[in-house]
Amino acid sequence: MPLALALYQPDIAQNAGTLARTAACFGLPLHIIEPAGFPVGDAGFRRAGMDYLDRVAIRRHASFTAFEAWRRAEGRRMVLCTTRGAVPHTGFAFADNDVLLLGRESAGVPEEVHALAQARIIIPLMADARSLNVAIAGAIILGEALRQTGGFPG
Ligand SMILES: C[S@@+](CC[C@H](N)C(=O)[O-])C[C@H]1O[C@@H](n2cnc3c(N)ncnc32)[C@H](O)[C@@H]1O
Repeated sequence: MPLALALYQPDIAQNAGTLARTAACFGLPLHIIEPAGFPVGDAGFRRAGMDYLDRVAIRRHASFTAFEAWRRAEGRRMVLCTTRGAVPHTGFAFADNDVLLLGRESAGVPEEVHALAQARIIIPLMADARSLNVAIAGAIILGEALRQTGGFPG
């Protein structure tokens, strides 16, 4: 089972489209936890995702509860990528069936999601830097996870 990417109530269609393209390039599924801040078929989402959207398995979950039901049924760990993470991403041992959960641009994830995650990882930044763009954070963490699990194509 390959790694999976998940977006918690994404606000910005272009970021979600960029991550959908990234998932397509590595043959990974993308999960979107609703409500998103943009409609299905948003022009910005399609522009950023381009024709890669035809090649990625995108699953929309109506709520976090529905996402959790899917995740538990698949037996995947929820690895939360968060600016409040305790473990640096390079010091975490990824498994090839982890789902990497990214928070929403405006507010990350709520406390209960934080508490349910099996791991909370952070990309260490300069002390005065608040956070990375969500698509950049996703790419950095996905790169490390793919490297560790031998998941890069070919
Ligand atoms: C713009 S940030 C959210 C900022 C929000 N105010 C917060 O502190 O959670 C959007 C998402 O990108 C990811 N992210 C950004 N910077 C990160 C970092 N340094 N380490 C891990 N994840 C990061 C997280 O998933 C975060 O929820």
